[in-house]
Parts: sequence; structure tokens; C-alpha cells
Amino acid sequence: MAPLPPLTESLIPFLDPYLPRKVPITLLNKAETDENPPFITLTFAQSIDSRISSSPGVRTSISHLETKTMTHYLRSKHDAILVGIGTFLADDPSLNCRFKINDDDPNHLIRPVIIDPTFKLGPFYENSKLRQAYLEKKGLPPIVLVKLSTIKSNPEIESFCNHHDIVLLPLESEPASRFQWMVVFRELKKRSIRSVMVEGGASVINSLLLSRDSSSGKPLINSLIITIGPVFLGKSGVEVSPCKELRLIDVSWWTGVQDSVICSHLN
Ligand SMILES: NC(=O)c1ccc[n+]([C@@H]2O[C@H](COP(=O)([O-])OP(=O)(O)OC[C@H]3O[C@@H](n4cnc5c(N)ncnc54)[C@H](O)[C@@H]3O)[C@@H](O)[C@H]2O)c1
Ligand SMILES: Nc1nc(=O)c(N)c(NC[C@H](O)[C@H](O)[C@H](O)COP(=O)(O)O)[nH]1
Repeated sequence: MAPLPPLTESLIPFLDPYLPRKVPITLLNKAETDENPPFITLTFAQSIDSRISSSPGVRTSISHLETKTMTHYLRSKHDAILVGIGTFLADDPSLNCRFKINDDDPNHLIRPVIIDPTFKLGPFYENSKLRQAYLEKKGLPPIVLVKLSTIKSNPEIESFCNHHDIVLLPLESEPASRFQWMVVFRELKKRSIRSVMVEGGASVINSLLLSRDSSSGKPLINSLIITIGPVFLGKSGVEVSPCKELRLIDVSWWTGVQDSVICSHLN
């Protein structure tokens, strides 16, 4: 894999207000460690017409290498990176962190998390870049969130995961087969994950944008970071658009050699 170009320096102060804070675990009180959900950053690259790929299941390059480096810099600031199974199947991503300040720097190990209620991962894991990265010690094996009923009806899933060091996380799902995001994030927090970078795909982005904590009413997303590339992907592209209006606050824009990046919080 070709090395990433260096990070454009102006991105560091631009992104800083939107990144999770590194608080040493010893300084956190018990409520902080057990009950609060992790810090959630939602980030993706979209076209001008709000598409994240040219058609369903197709990996589509939208962003410049400059913002690809930014994505890996963002990964270096989080404990986990989460995608839906649609993204794993379409993109064959490595889901590791390839950002280094210098060559002597060790790789930051970020934990991949895949939402996969019916365990479609199985037949594709063996030859995936994700597994390759783990075998080459450039990444960690994933946590895979699977419906409890899927595991009950396919007991071989557990032995497959044990054999591949995959952390299987069985969850109850709602009648529509969806996991509640708050439940997902609390489960990750129990596994010492204090920050999660969510990268997509469309189904994950569209539902998470509107998700709120049922008790406080606050958005579950702490920071939203969107790269906009100079391309229209057209009507057959995979659209990101929540099903109702959503206002952004604390907005900052950055423009690089080709892309613009918007950072914000949610109202
Ligand atoms: N441009 C970008 O930044 C970017 C980033 C990621 C993905 N993509 C693209 O997005 C496309 C994939 O998007 P998609 O919407 O098809 O797939 P996705 O990655 O959102 O995965 C969808 C699947 O994940 C599972 N899932 C998601 N949320 C769930 C929940 N709350 N509970 C239970 N299961 C849940 C379901 O099985 C669902 O079918 C691909 O073409 C990929 O290339 C682009
Ligand atoms: N920043 C960015 N620009 C793009 O043009 C694009 N298509 C993605 N897509 C994000 C998606 O999550 C991909 O799956 C990962 O970018 C795969 O990347 P890795 O192999 O893990 O580096 N991301």
C-alpha cells in the first residue's frame, strides 16, 4: 500500500476543537467510565450532490489524497472505527490507522467495529484487507455486532470468530432488525472504547444523524466532519440525507488543494 502524503499542517488546529479529549483513565470518575457513551465522530466523504458512492456497493474515490491523510489522522485520535457491513462488502477496507508523525512512530491501533446483524462477513473475512492488516500486525481484529437470533440459529459463527480472534458481540435487535445506537455505543464503552469514528455507509450515516439520547434528547454525534469532493455522482449514486431537516452549529470550513471540509456540532 502506497504511503500517505504528509498531513497538511493547517488541518491540525482546524480539527482540534472537534476531536475527543484524551483524559487519562485515572482522572475519570466512575460515572464517566461506566455510564457515559463514548465520544462519537461521524465522518465521510461526499460529492457535491450528497452521494458517497456512484452506485450501491461500489467503492468510489471522492476525496483527494490530502484528505485521505486527514482521515487517517482522525483515526489516530479515536479508539475504534465503525462501519456497516455494506461498506465492508463494497470497499474491502483495511480499517486501520496508517497515519504516522514520523517513520519511528508506532502504528496507532484502532479497533474496527462492524455492524453485521446477520453475519454476512463470514465468507469474505478470510481474504479481506482487514484480516491481512491484522496478520501483518498493522491492525486489530474486528468487533462484530450480530443479532442474538442469528447466533442462536448458526452456532458455528462462534467457533469461526474464536478461530479468527474476532470479538463477537451479540445484541438484541428491535422488531425492524435494527440495533439502537445508544445500546451499541454503551456496549463498546463496556469494552473500554472511549471514542468511535463512524465512517459509514449511507444506512449508518442517515440513521445516526437523527439519533438522540432518549433521556437527555441530545444528539448521539459529538462531531460531524464531512469532506466534499469536486464531483457530481448523479441520481444513481448512494445518497446521504437524513429524512428530516437537521441544523448544524459551531461550523468551520477548510479548503485544501481540491476538497473542502466542514466540521460542526449538531443542534
Ligand atoms: N464516501 C465515503 O466516505 C463512504 C464511507 C463509507 C461507505 N461508503 C459507501 O457506502 C456504500 C455502503 O453503504 P450502505 O448503506 O449500503 O451500507 P452500510 O455500510 O451503511 O451498511 C448497511 C448494513 O449495515 C447494517 N446496519 C446498519 N445500521 C444498523 C443498525 N442500526 N442496526 C442493525 N444493522 C445495521 C445492516 O445490515 C445494513 O444493511 C458503499 O458503496 C461504500 O462504498 C462511502
Ligand atoms: N475519505 C474518504 N474518501 C473517499 O473518497 C471515500 N470513498 C471514502 N470511503 C470511506 C470508507 O470507509 C472506505 O471504506 C475506507 O476509506 C477504506 O479505507 P481503508 O482501506 O480502511 O483505508 N473515504
